[in-house]
Amino acid sequence: MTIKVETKRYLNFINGEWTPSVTSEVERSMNPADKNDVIGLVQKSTKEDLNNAVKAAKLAKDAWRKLSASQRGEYLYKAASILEKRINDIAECATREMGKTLAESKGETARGIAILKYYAGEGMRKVGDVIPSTDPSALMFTTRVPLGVVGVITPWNFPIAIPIWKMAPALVYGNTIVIKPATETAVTCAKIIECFEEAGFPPGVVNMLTGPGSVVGQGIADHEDVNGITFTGSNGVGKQIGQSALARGAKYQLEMGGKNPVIVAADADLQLAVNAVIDGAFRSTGQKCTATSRVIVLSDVYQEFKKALVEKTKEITIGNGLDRDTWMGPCASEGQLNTVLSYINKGLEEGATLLIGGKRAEKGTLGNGYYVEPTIFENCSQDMAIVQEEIFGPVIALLKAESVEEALQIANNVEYGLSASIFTTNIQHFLSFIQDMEAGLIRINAESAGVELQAPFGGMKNSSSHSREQGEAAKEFFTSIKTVFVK
Ligand SMILES: NC(=O)C1=CN([C@@H]2O[C@H](COP(=O)(O)OP(=O)(O)OC[C@H]3O[C@@H](n4cnc5c(N)ncnc54)[C@H](O)[C@@H]3O)[C@@H](O)[C@H]2O)C=CC1
Ligand SMILES: O=C(O)CCC(=O)C(=O)O
Repeated sequence: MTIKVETKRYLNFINGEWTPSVTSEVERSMNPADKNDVIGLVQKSTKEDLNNAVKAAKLAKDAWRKLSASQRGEYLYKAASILEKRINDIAECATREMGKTLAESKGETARGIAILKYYAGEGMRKVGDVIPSTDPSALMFTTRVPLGVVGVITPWNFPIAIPIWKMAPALVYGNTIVIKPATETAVTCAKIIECFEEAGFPPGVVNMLTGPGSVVGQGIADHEDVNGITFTGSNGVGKQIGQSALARGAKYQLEMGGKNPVIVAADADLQLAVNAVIDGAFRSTGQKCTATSRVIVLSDVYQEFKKALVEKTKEITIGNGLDRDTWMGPCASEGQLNTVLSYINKGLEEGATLLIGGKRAEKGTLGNGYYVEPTIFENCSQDMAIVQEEIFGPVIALLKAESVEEALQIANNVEYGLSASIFTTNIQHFLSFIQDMEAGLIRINAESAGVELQAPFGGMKNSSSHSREQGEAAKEFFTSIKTVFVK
């Protein structure tokens, strides 16, 4: 007898109800570690579904805005405590949907809980300033108001933290939201929204719908009743969203790519630098916008550093993120694997020397998934695609410099400016790095990835729309300032 196991269908969440798409069409969310594993069926929504979600958010916005911020914060505290109870289920789902290790997914869920609590507390903090007026009998101060309906468009690489770090501040500052997660991790998002549902948010305050980016995502960017859009993802899509928002006068915030450098100075603690480069470049299979992708090493220590880096890379165990011994999981999708392999080929064609890795990993059950070996190139020149373009995979380009000044010039010679690290024990080197490095996150003797929820996060140059997320910086995007003059 064969037992048929039905794949669970996940619905959209609109106006407080789990709702199928008007077309009833669904898409599959697949496990990149095992292409036979379907995690769930998610709605392939249309513009009509989006209109319903935006309508609900618009209807809910005035009542939500009129609550006190601390009352709104209470809902976030409740969502945090429900998420805390479901941490294992949600972390496991994230690992099955996008491949990162279970330890990383649990860490990310714990971070989501902390973000919810942080913004819940924000409901009790100040929103404005008293500014002296030139008129002695007047009182002048600033206050803040929400934008209204905020569209949230999120990627698959941090399927828990990114939706939460956008939704939590949007909500506590008084906006209602419509979120469209990446289809690759739509089930994880639905499980997060279940926590919000159980926390009792009024209908229409939180809405989620899944579907193609070109339909639902672009629809959010174009919708006249969406007052603000917050996006994380690729540069091409981000710029298109920015242009659509600008054309109709909506506020927007874009977090996009990185090509993050690590400089290893001659006076660095080399073991510390090797460990940080391994973590920064290969954790989450290199699929972080803050991942290390260029390592610029001073020539005096180049050979020693390279040897230690390659030796340490050999220790990496590749496998299913749910297995305890796995250090690095698969790429998040077949498309992502193909992108990484095509960049590796470009590196070879352009004349870089492959030191380790470079192939799809297919031994045994790995053949069922989208695994790639951790890869390091040397003899890279600055104009190569692997040195200039975001790969979003476990690939390092090693470059050599004769001085810290030259290393800085190389580090800045890309279109991106998200995150950058230097390993040095020399105070002058790190002071000039802080001054001269064109990046939104400057890290000294620490890996390039690693974001703290209470601090501003965002990039320079083509990495962002020059706005910042997280910490108090979120207030700048999710509210508008009103200057009040009273006489
Ligand atoms: N900065 C980051 O954290 C991320 C960067 N990326 C980069 O993007 C590359 C491609 O990954 P994708 O998942 O395809 O990223 P993407 O930028 O296509 O997707 C991100 C989000 O935008 C939505 N989207 C797609 N097309 C849209 C459109 N025309 N209008 C509005 N929304 C749209 C997607 O459905 C998803 O929710 C990666 O290789 C990586 O280089 C991807 C994910 C995150
Ligand atoms: O490094 C992190 O924790 C966040 C990185 C990020 O936002 C991203 O990769 O999209």
